[in-house]
Amino acid sequence: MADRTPIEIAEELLQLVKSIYGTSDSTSIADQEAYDAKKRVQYLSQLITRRVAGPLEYTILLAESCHESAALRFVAEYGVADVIGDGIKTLSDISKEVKVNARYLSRYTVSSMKLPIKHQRIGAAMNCMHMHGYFEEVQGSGNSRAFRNNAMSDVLRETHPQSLRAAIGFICDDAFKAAAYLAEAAREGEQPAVKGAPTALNLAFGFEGPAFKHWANADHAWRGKRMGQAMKQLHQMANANVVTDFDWRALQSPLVDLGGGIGTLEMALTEAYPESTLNFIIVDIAETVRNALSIWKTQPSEARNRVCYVAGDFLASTLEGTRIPYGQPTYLIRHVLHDWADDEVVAILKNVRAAMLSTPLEDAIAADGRSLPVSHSPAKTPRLLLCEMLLQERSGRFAYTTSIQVLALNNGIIRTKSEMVALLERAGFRVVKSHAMRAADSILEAVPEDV
Ligand SMILES: C[S@@+](CC[C@H](N)C(=O)[O-])C[C@H]1O[C@@H](n2cnc3c(N)ncnc32)[C@H](O)[C@@H]1O
Repeated sequence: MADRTPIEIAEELLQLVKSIYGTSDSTSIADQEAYDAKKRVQYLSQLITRRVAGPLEYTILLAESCHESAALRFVAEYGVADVIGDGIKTLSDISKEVKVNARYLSRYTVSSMKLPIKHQRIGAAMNCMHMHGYFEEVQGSGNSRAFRNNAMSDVLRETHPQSLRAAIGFICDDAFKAAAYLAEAAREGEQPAVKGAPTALNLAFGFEGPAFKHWANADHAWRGKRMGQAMKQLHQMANANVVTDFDWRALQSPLVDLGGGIGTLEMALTEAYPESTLNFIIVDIAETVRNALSIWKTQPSEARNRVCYVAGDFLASTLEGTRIPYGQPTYLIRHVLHDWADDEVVAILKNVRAAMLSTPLEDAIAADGRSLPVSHSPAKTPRLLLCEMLLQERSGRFAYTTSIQVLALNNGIIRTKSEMVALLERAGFRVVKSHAMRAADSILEAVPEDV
Protein backbone atom coordinates (compact mmCIF):
# COMPACT_ATOMS: atom_id res chain seq x y z
CA MET A 1 0.00 0.00 0.00
CA ALA A 2 3.03 2.26 0.50
CA ASP A 3 3.08 3.35 -3.15
CA ARG A 4 -0.53 4.42 -3.56
CA THR A 5 -0.79 7.85 -5.08
CA PRO A 6 -2.45 10.73 -3.22
CA ILE A 7 -5.26 10.55 -5.82
CA GLU A 8 -5.94 6.88 -5.10
CA ILE A 9 -5.95 7.56 -1.37
CA ALA A 10 -8.26 10.56 -1.85
CA GLU A 11 -10.66 8.47 -3.95
CA GLU A 12 -10.95 5.80 -1.27
CA LEU A 13 -11.34 8.57 1.29
CA LEU A 14 -14.18 10.15 -0.65
CA GLN A 15 -16.02 6.83 -1.00
CA LEU A 16 -15.75 6.19 2.72
CA VAL A 17 -16.85 9.68 3.67
CA LYS A 18 -19.85 9.32 1.35
CA SER A 19 -20.70 5.96 2.93
CA ILE A 20 -20.77 7.57 6.37
CA TYR A 21 -22.27 11.02 5.71
CA GLY A 22 -23.19 10.88 2.10
CA THR A 23 -26.15 10.44 -0.07
CA SER A 24 -28.98 7.96 -0.65
CA ASP A 25 -27.97 4.62 0.90
CA SER A 26 -25.80 6.08 3.70
CA THR A 27 -28.43 5.33 6.34
CA SER A 28 -28.10 1.59 5.68
CA ILE A 29 -24.54 1.49 7.00
CA ALA A 30 -24.45 -0.56 10.17
CA ASP A 31 -23.17 0.93 13.41
CA GLN A 32 -20.05 -1.22 13.62
CA GLU A 33 -19.34 -0.63 9.92
CA ALA A 34 -19.70 3.14 10.35
CA TYR A 35 -17.40 3.03 13.36
CA ASP A 36 -14.75 1.12 11.39
CA ALA A 37 -15.20 3.44 8.38
CA LYS A 38 -14.59 6.51 10.56
CA LYS A 39 -11.39 4.95 11.89
CA ARG A 40 -10.28 4.25 8.30
CA VAL A 41 -11.05 7.85 7.29
CA GLN A 42 -8.75 9.06 10.07
CA TYR A 43 -6.03 6.67 8.92
CA LEU A 44 -6.35 7.71 5.26
CA SER A 45 -6.37 11.43 6.13
CA GLN A 46 -3.12 10.94 7.98
CA LEU A 47 -1.72 8.91 5.09
CA ILE A 48 -2.57 11.57 2.52
CA THR A 49 -1.02 14.28 4.69
CA ARG A 50 2.14 12.19 4.92
CA ARG A 51 2.23 11.61 1.17
CA VAL A 52 1.66 15.26 0.38
CA ALA A 53 4.09 16.60 3.01
CA GLY A 54 6.88 14.10 2.26
CA PRO A 55 9.52 12.77 4.67
CA LEU A 56 11.20 16.06 5.58
CA GLU A 57 8.15 18.12 6.40
CA TYR A 58 6.14 15.29 7.93
CA THR A 59 9.00 14.26 10.24
CA ILE A 60 9.53 17.78 11.52
CA LEU A 61 5.79 18.22 12.01
CA LEU A 62 5.77 15.03 14.06
CA ALA A 63 8.73 16.24 16.14
CA GLU A 64 7.07 19.63 16.65
CA SER A 65 3.73 18.16 17.68
CA CYS A 66 5.01 18.10 21.29
CA HIS A 67 4.74 21.90 21.17
CA GLU A 68 1.12 21.64 20.11
CA SER A 69 0.54 19.48 23.20
CA ALA A 70 2.26 22.19 25.24
CA ALA A 71 -0.02 24.87 23.77
CA LEU A 72 -3.06 22.72 24.54
CA ARG A 73 -1.91 22.27 28.13
CA PHE A 74 -1.16 26.00 28.48
CA VAL A 75 -4.63 26.97 27.30
CA ALA A 76 -6.44 24.22 29.26
CA GLU A 77 -4.50 24.62 32.49
CA TYR A 78 -5.07 28.38 32.63
CA GLY A 79 -8.73 27.84 31.90
CA VAL A 80 -8.79 30.12 28.85
CA ALA A 81 -12.02 28.54 27.54
CA ASP A 82 -13.60 28.99 30.98
CA VAL A 83 -12.53 32.61 31.10
CA ILE A 84 -14.13 33.21 27.68
CA GLY A 85 -17.25 31.34 28.82
CA ASP A 86 -20.33 32.14 26.73
CA GLY A 87 -19.09 35.59 25.74
CA ILE A 88 -16.30 37.23 23.76
CA LYS A 89 -12.95 38.10 25.33
CA THR A 90 -9.97 39.98 23.99
CA LEU A 91 -6.46 38.63 24.51
CA SER A 92 -5.97 41.46 26.95
CA ASP A 93 -9.06 40.41 29.00
CA ILE A 94 -7.91 36.81 28.98
CA SER A 95 -4.42 37.75 30.09
CA LYS A 96 -5.81 39.75 32.98
CA GLU A 97 -8.05 36.95 34.17
CA VAL A 98 -5.86 33.86 33.95
CA LYS A 99 -3.62 33.22 36.91
CA VAL A 100 -0.05 32.87 35.72
CA ASN A 101 3.36 33.13 37.32
CA ALA A 102 4.38 36.74 37.97
CA ARG A 103 7.13 36.59 35.34
CA TYR A 104 4.56 35.70 32.72
CA LEU A 105 2.36 38.52 33.92
CA SER A 106 5.11 41.06 33.40
CA ARG A 107 3.99 44.23 31.72
CA TYR A 108 7.22 44.86 29.77
CA THR A 109 6.39 45.77 26.23
CA VAL A 110 8.10 44.44 23.15
CA SER A 111 8.91 47.57 21.21
CA SER A 112 8.25 46.21 17.75
CA MET A 113 4.75 44.96 18.55
CA LYS A 114 3.83 47.26 21.43
CA LEU A 115 2.08 44.41 23.16
CA PRO A 116 2.66 43.26 26.74
CA ILE A 117 4.65 40.01 26.80
CA LYS A 118 1.88 38.18 28.58
CA HIS A 119 -0.50 38.90 25.68
CA GLN A 120 2.01 37.54 23.23
CA ARG A 121 2.50 34.32 25.19
CA ILE A 122 -1.20 33.69 25.32
CA GLY A 123 -1.44 34.89 21.75
CA ALA A 124 1.09 32.26 20.58
CA ALA A 125 -0.80 29.47 22.32
CA MET A 126 -4.14 30.79 21.03
CA ASN A 127 -2.75 31.01 17.48
CA CYS A 128 -1.66 27.40 17.63
CA MET A 129 -5.01 26.23 19.01
CA HIS A 130 -6.93 28.43 16.57
CA MET A 131 -5.01 26.89 13.65
CA HIS A 132 -6.36 23.51 14.86
CA GLY A 133 -9.93 24.87 14.85
CA TYR A 134 -10.26 25.75 18.55
CA PHE A 135 -11.94 29.09 19.37
CA GLU A 136 -13.45 31.47 16.88
CA GLU A 137 -11.63 34.74 16.30
CA VAL A 138 -13.97 37.71 16.16
CA GLN A 139 -13.49 41.42 15.63
CA GLY A 140 -12.26 43.10 18.83
CA SER A 141 -12.27 46.83 19.47
CA GLY A 142 -9.32 48.74 18.02
CA ASN A 143 -6.33 46.47 17.38
CA SER A 144 -7.21 43.90 20.01
CA ARG A 145 -7.78 40.33 18.98
CA ALA A 146 -10.86 38.70 20.47
CA PHE A 147 -12.14 35.13 20.70
CA ARG A 148 -15.25 33.19 21.54
CA ASN A 149 -15.66 29.46 22.20
CA ASN A 150 -16.77 27.00 19.56
CA ALA A 151 -17.61 23.28 19.67
CA MET A 152 -13.91 22.37 19.73
CA SER A 153 -12.90 24.72 22.54
CA ASP A 154 -16.03 23.92 24.57
CA VAL A 155 -14.49 20.58 25.59
CA LEU A 156 -11.67 22.52 27.24
CA ARG A 157 -14.17 24.08 29.66
CA GLU A 158 -14.19 22.68 33.18
CA THR A 159 -17.96 22.58 33.46
CA HIS A 160 -18.76 21.22 29.99
CA PRO A 161 -20.46 17.80 30.20
CA GLN A 162 -17.80 16.42 27.86
CA SER A 163 -14.91 18.30 29.43
CA LEU A 164 -11.45 16.92 28.69
CA ARG A 165 -9.55 19.22 31.04
CA ALA A 166 -8.41 16.51 33.45
CA ALA A 167 -7.42 14.21 30.55
CA ILE A 168 -5.38 17.02 28.98
CA GLY A 169 -3.66 17.66 32.31
CA PHE A 170 -2.87 13.99 32.82
CA ILE A 171 -1.60 13.52 29.26
CA CYS A 172 0.16 16.83 28.65
CA ASP A 173 1.62 17.16 32.16
CA ASP A 174 2.30 13.79 33.93
CA ALA A 175 2.57 11.61 30.83
CA PHE A 176 4.23 14.21 28.57
CA LYS A 177 6.94 14.96 31.13
CA ALA A 178 7.50 11.23 31.65
CA ALA A 179 7.70 10.51 27.92
CA ALA A 180 10.42 13.15 27.60
CA TYR A 181 12.63 10.79 29.68
CA LEU A 182 11.96 7.58 27.73
CA ALA A 183 15.38 7.52 26.08
CA GLU A 184 17.15 8.04 29.44
CA ALA A 185 15.01 5.36 31.13
CA ALA A 186 15.81 2.90 28.33
CA ARG A 187 19.53 3.53 28.85
CA GLU A 188 19.31 2.96 32.62
CA GLY A 189 17.38 -0.25 32.11
CA GLU A 190 19.90 -1.67 29.64
CA GLN A 191 20.10 -5.45 29.06
CA PRO A 192 20.20 -7.60 31.07
CA ALA A 193 17.04 -5.90 32.29
CA VAL A 194 17.47 -4.65 35.84
CA LYS A 195 14.38 -5.29 37.91
CA GLY A 196 13.33 -2.08 39.56
CA ALA A 197 15.26 0.09 37.09
CA PRO A 198 13.71 3.57 37.03
CA THR A 199 10.85 4.25 34.67
CA ALA A 200 10.67 7.44 32.65
CA LEU A 201 8.07 8.73 35.15
CA ASN A 202 10.49 8.01 38.03
CA LEU A 203 13.20 10.05 36.29
CA ALA A 204 10.84 12.90 35.42
CA PHE A 205 9.33 13.25 38.90
CA GLY A 206 12.21 11.99 41.09
CA PHE A 207 10.68 9.07 42.99
CA GLU A 208 11.02 5.27 43.09
CA GLY A 209 8.37 2.58 42.61
CA PRO A 210 5.27 2.12 40.46
CA ALA A 211 3.43 5.02 38.87
CA PHE A 212 0.50 4.58 41.26
CA LYS A 213 2.76 5.76 44.11
CA HIS A 214 3.02 9.07 42.25
CA TRP A 215 -0.75 9.47 42.12
CA ALA A 216 -1.18 8.28 45.71
CA ASN A 217 1.31 10.85 47.07
CA ALA A 218 -0.49 13.08 49.56
CA ASP A 219 1.92 15.95 48.79
CA HIS A 220 0.19 16.37 45.46
CA ALA A 221 -3.13 14.64 46.07
CA TRP A 222 -4.61 16.75 43.23
CA ARG A 223 -2.61 14.68 40.72
CA GLY A 224 -4.30 11.48 41.97
CA LYS A 225 -7.72 13.10 41.77
CA ARG A 226 -6.97 14.45 38.30
CA MET A 227 -5.78 11.03 37.12
CA GLY A 228 -9.05 9.40 38.26
CA GLN A 229 -11.05 12.09 36.49
CA ALA A 230 -8.83 11.77 33.40
CA MET A 231 -9.60 8.03 33.14
CA LYS A 232 -13.29 8.86 33.16
CA GLN A 233 -12.89 11.46 30.43
CA LEU A 234 -10.69 9.22 28.29
CA HIS A 235 -13.19 6.36 28.49
CA GLN A 236 -15.98 8.75 27.54
CA MET A 237 -13.97 9.69 24.45
CA ALA A 238 -12.79 6.22 23.36
CA ASN A 239 -15.02 3.69 25.06
CA ALA A 240 -18.49 5.13 25.62
CA ASN A 241 -20.03 2.30 23.55
CA VAL A 242 -18.56 -0.38 25.84
CA VAL A 243 -21.68 0.16 27.96
CA THR A 244 -24.07 -0.72 25.12
CA ASP A 245 -22.03 -3.06 22.91
CA PHE A 246 -21.50 -5.78 25.53
CA ASP A 247 -24.31 -7.56 27.37
CA TRP A 248 -23.39 -6.61 30.97
CA ARG A 249 -26.88 -7.48 32.22
CA ALA A 250 -26.39 -11.12 31.30
CA LEU A 251 -23.45 -11.47 33.71
CA GLN A 252 -23.78 -13.26 37.02
CA SER A 253 -23.65 -10.91 40.01
CA PRO A 254 -21.51 -9.74 41.68
CA LEU A 255 -18.87 -8.53 39.30
CA VAL A 256 -15.48 -8.14 40.98
CA ASP A 257 -13.64 -5.29 39.25
CA LEU A 258 -9.89 -5.43 39.89
CA GLY A 259 -8.16 -2.04 39.71
CA GLY A 260 -11.57 -0.50 39.01
CA GLY A 261 -10.33 2.96 40.01
CA ILE A 262 -12.98 5.53 40.81
CA GLY A 263 -15.60 3.23 39.29
CA THR A 264 -16.06 4.98 35.97
CA LEU A 265 -17.52 1.87 34.37
CA GLU A 266 -19.84 1.25 37.32
CA MET A 267 -21.14 4.82 37.15
CA ALA A 268 -21.95 4.35 33.46
CA LEU A 269 -23.51 0.89 33.93
CA THR A 270 -25.66 1.80 36.93
CA GLU A 271 -26.91 4.85 35.03
CA ALA A 272 -27.60 2.95 31.79
CA TYR A 273 -29.21 -0.08 33.48
CA PRO A 274 -30.97 1.11 36.64
CA GLU A 275 -33.19 -1.99 36.67
CA SER A 276 -30.29 -4.47 36.43
CA THR A 277 -29.50 -6.70 39.43
CA LEU A 278 -25.77 -6.71 38.70
CA ASN A 279 -23.76 -5.52 41.76
CA PHE A 280 -20.10 -4.56 41.82
CA ILE A 281 -17.15 -5.07 44.14
CA ILE A 282 -14.19 -2.88 43.22
CA VAL A 283 -10.74 -3.82 44.50
CA ASP A 284 -8.11 -1.11 44.32
CA ILE A 285 -5.21 0.32 46.35
CA ALA A 286 -6.16 2.15 49.55
CA GLU A 287 -5.46 5.67 48.20
CA THR A 288 -7.62 5.15 45.12
CA VAL A 289 -10.40 3.67 47.28
CA ARG A 290 -10.32 6.77 49.51
CA ASN A 291 -10.66 9.00 46.45
CA ALA A 292 -13.38 6.82 44.97
CA LEU A 293 -15.49 6.74 48.13
CA SER A 294 -15.53 10.53 48.28
CA ILE A 295 -16.55 10.72 44.59
CA TRP A 296 -19.32 8.13 45.06
CA LYS A 297 -20.86 10.24 47.84
CA THR A 298 -22.27 12.47 45.11
CA GLN A 299 -23.79 9.59 43.07
CA PRO A 300 -27.49 8.66 43.32
CA SER A 301 -28.17 6.26 46.22
CA GLU A 302 -29.62 3.56 43.87
CA ALA A 303 -26.24 3.44 42.13
CA ARG A 304 -24.22 3.72 45.36
CA ASN A 305 -26.05 0.75 46.87
CA ARG A 306 -24.89 -1.47 44.02
CA VAL A 307 -21.16 -0.69 44.44
CA CYS A 308 -18.75 -1.73 47.22
CA TYR A 309 -15.02 -1.08 47.60
CA VAL A 310 -12.23 -3.24 48.99
CA ALA A 311 -8.72 -1.85 49.61
CA GLY A 312 -6.30 -4.48 48.33
CA ASP A 313 -3.29 -5.23 46.18
CA PHE A 314 -3.64 -7.54 43.19
CA LEU A 315 0.13 -8.03 43.19
CA ALA A 316 0.43 -9.10 46.85
CA SER A 317 2.66 -12.12 47.44
CA THR A 318 -0.04 -14.01 49.37
CA LEU A 319 -3.59 -14.60 48.17
CA GLU A 320 -4.94 -13.30 51.48
CA GLY A 321 -2.93 -10.12 51.04
CA THR A 322 -4.64 -9.35 47.70
CA ARG A 323 -8.08 -9.00 49.41
CA ILE A 324 -9.64 -10.19 46.13
CA PRO A 325 -13.04 -11.74 47.04
CA TYR A 326 -12.93 -15.54 46.64
CA GLY A 327 -15.17 -17.84 44.61
CA GLN A 328 -17.29 -15.21 42.83
CA PRO A 329 -18.90 -15.79 39.41
CA THR A 330 -17.51 -12.83 37.46
CA TYR A 331 -14.23 -10.97 37.57
CA LEU A 332 -13.24 -8.00 35.42
CA ILE A 333 -9.90 -6.35 34.70
CA ARG A 334 -10.25 -3.19 32.66
CA HIS A 335 -7.45 -0.92 31.49
CA VAL A 336 -5.04 -2.31 34.03
CA LEU A 337 -2.81 -4.92 32.39
CA HIS A 338 -1.37 -2.42 29.90
CA ASP A 339 0.29 -0.74 32.89
CA TRP A 340 2.40 -3.78 33.74
CA ALA A 341 5.27 -5.84 32.28
CA ASP A 342 4.60 -9.48 31.31
CA ASP A 343 5.75 -11.11 34.57
CA GLU A 344 3.62 -8.75 36.63
CA VAL A 345 0.60 -9.39 34.39
CA VAL A 346 1.02 -13.12 34.92
CA ALA A 347 1.33 -12.59 38.69
CA ILE A 348 -1.91 -10.53 38.73
CA LEU A 349 -3.74 -13.13 36.63
CA LYS A 350 -2.51 -16.01 38.82
CA ASN A 351 -3.80 -14.20 41.90
CA VAL A 352 -7.18 -13.72 40.24
CA ARG A 353 -7.32 -17.37 39.21
CA ALA A 354 -6.47 -18.52 42.74
CA ALA A 355 -9.12 -16.21 44.22
CA MET A 356 -11.73 -17.38 41.70
CA LEU A 357 -11.16 -21.00 42.67
CA SER A 358 -11.18 -20.47 46.47
CA THR A 359 -14.17 -20.86 48.77
CA PRO A 360 -15.99 -17.58 49.47
CA LEU A 361 -15.40 -16.02 52.89
CA GLU A 362 -18.37 -15.51 55.20
CA ASP A 363 -17.46 -12.18 56.78
CA ALA A 364 -16.40 -10.12 53.78
CA ILE A 365 -16.50 -6.43 54.64
CA ALA A 366 -16.26 -3.43 52.30
CA ALA A 367 -13.95 -0.43 52.84
CA ASP A 368 -16.87 1.63 54.18
CA GLY A 369 -17.90 -1.09 56.67
CA ARG A 370 -20.83 -2.53 54.71
CA SER A 371 -21.13 -6.27 54.02
CA LEU A 372 -19.92 -7.18 50.56
CA PRO A 373 -22.68 -8.50 48.26
CA VAL A 374 -20.71 -11.72 47.74
CA SER A 375 -22.14 -14.95 46.46
CA HIS A 376 -21.64 -17.54 49.25
CA SER A 377 -21.67 -20.67 47.11
CA PRO A 378 -18.52 -21.02 45.00
CA ALA A 379 -19.11 -20.26 41.32
CA LYS A 380 -19.13 -23.38 39.12
CA THR A 381 -17.80 -21.67 36.03
CA PRO A 382 -16.18 -18.40 37.10
CA ARG A 383 -15.41 -16.01 34.27
CA LEU A 384 -12.74 -13.41 33.80
CA LEU A 385 -13.44 -10.50 31.45
CA LEU A 386 -10.42 -8.62 30.20
CA CYS A 387 -11.45 -5.27 28.78
CA GLU A 388 -8.31 -3.77 27.29
CA MET A 389 -7.12 -1.91 24.23
CA LEU A 390 -5.53 -4.44 21.87
CA LEU A 391 -3.17 -3.47 19.10
CA GLN A 392 -4.78 -4.65 15.88
CA GLU A 393 -4.92 -3.82 12.21
CA ARG A 394 -7.70 -1.28 12.61
CA SER A 395 -6.08 0.41 15.64
CA GLY A 396 -5.78 4.14 15.18
CA ARG A 397 -3.17 6.59 16.46
CA PHE A 398 -4.62 6.47 19.97
CA ALA A 399 -3.49 2.86 20.52
CA TYR A 400 0.05 3.70 19.44
CA THR A 401 0.34 6.92 21.45
CA THR A 402 -1.13 5.18 24.51
CA SER A 403 1.45 2.44 24.14
CA ILE A 404 4.23 5.04 24.46
CA GLN A 405 2.37 6.65 27.35
CA VAL A 406 2.03 3.44 29.42
CA LEU A 407 5.66 2.55 28.69
CA ALA A 408 6.77 5.93 30.01
CA LEU A 409 4.50 5.80 33.05
CA ASN A 410 5.02 2.28 34.34
CA ASN A 411 6.96 0.16 31.82
CA GLY A 412 3.64 -1.05 30.44
CA ILE A 413 2.62 -1.76 26.85
CA ILE A 414 -0.45 -2.10 24.64
CA ARG A 415 -0.45 -5.75 23.52
CA THR A 416 -1.78 -7.59 20.51
CA LYS A 417 -4.56 -10.12 21.03
CA SER A 418 -2.17 -13.07 20.65
CA GLU A 419 0.25 -11.57 23.19
CA MET A 420 -2.61 -11.14 25.65
CA VAL A 421 -3.91 -14.66 25.03
CA ALA A 422 -0.39 -16.05 25.63
CA LEU A 423 -0.20 -14.29 29.02
CA LEU A 424 -3.64 -15.59 30.00
CA GLU A 425 -2.53 -19.10 29.09
CA ARG A 426 0.69 -18.74 31.12
CA ALA A 427 -1.50 -17.88 34.12
CA GLY A 428 -3.77 -20.91 33.63
CA PHE A 429 -6.70 -19.39 31.71
CA ARG A 430 -8.37 -20.40 28.44
CA VAL A 431 -9.97 -17.72 26.24
CA VAL A 432 -13.50 -18.76 25.31
CA LYS A 433 -14.75 -15.68 23.48
CA SER A 434 -13.60 -12.39 22.07
CA HIS A 435 -15.97 -9.40 21.74
CA ALA A 436 -15.36 -6.52 19.31
CA MET A 437 -17.08 -3.23 20.15
CA ARG A 438 -17.37 0.24 18.67
CA ALA A 439 -14.58 1.25 21.01
CA ALA A 440 -10.83 1.36 21.41
CA ASP A 441 -11.24 -1.59 23.81
CA SER A 442 -12.09 -5.24 23.14
CA ILE A 443 -13.28 -7.82 25.66
CA LEU A 444 -11.63 -11.23 26.02
CA GLU A 445 -13.66 -13.73 28.04
CA ALA A 446 -11.58 -16.40 29.81
CA VAL A 447 -12.16 -19.30 32.18
CA PRO A 448 -9.67 -21.15 34.39
CA GLU A 449 -8.10 -24.01 32.40
CA ASP A 450 -9.00 -27.53 33.56
CA VAL A 451 -12.00 -26.50 35.65
C1 LIG B 1 -5.48 2.87 34.45
S1 LIG B 1 -6.37 2.73 35.93
C2 LIG B 1 -7.83 1.86 35.38
C3 LIG B 1 -9.02 2.16 36.23
C4 LIG B 1 -10.32 1.48 35.80
N1 LIG B 1 -10.21 0.05 35.65
C5 LIG B 1 -10.86 2.08 34.53
O1 LIG B 1 -10.95 1.40 33.51
O2 LIG B 1 -11.21 3.27 34.56
C6 LIG B 1 -5.48 1.47 36.80
C7 LIG B 1 -5.99 1.19 38.22
O3 LIG B 1 -5.20 0.15 38.82
C8 LIG B 1 -5.09 0.46 40.20
N2 LIG B 1 -3.95 -0.27 40.78
C9 LIG B 1 -2.62 -0.03 40.59
N3 LIG B 1 -1.87 -0.89 41.29
C10 LIG B 1 -2.74 -1.70 41.94
C11 LIG B 1 -2.57 -2.80 42.83
N4 LIG B 1 -1.34 -3.23 43.16
N5 LIG B 1 -3.68 -3.42 43.29
C12 LIG B 1 -4.92 -2.98 42.93
N6 LIG B 1 -5.14 -1.95 42.11
C13 LIG B 1 -4.07 -1.31 41.62
C14 LIG B 1 -4.90 1.96 40.21
O4 LIG B 1 -5.12 2.54 41.47
C15 LIG B 1 -5.90 2.38 39.14
O5 LIG B 1 -7.16 2.64 39.71
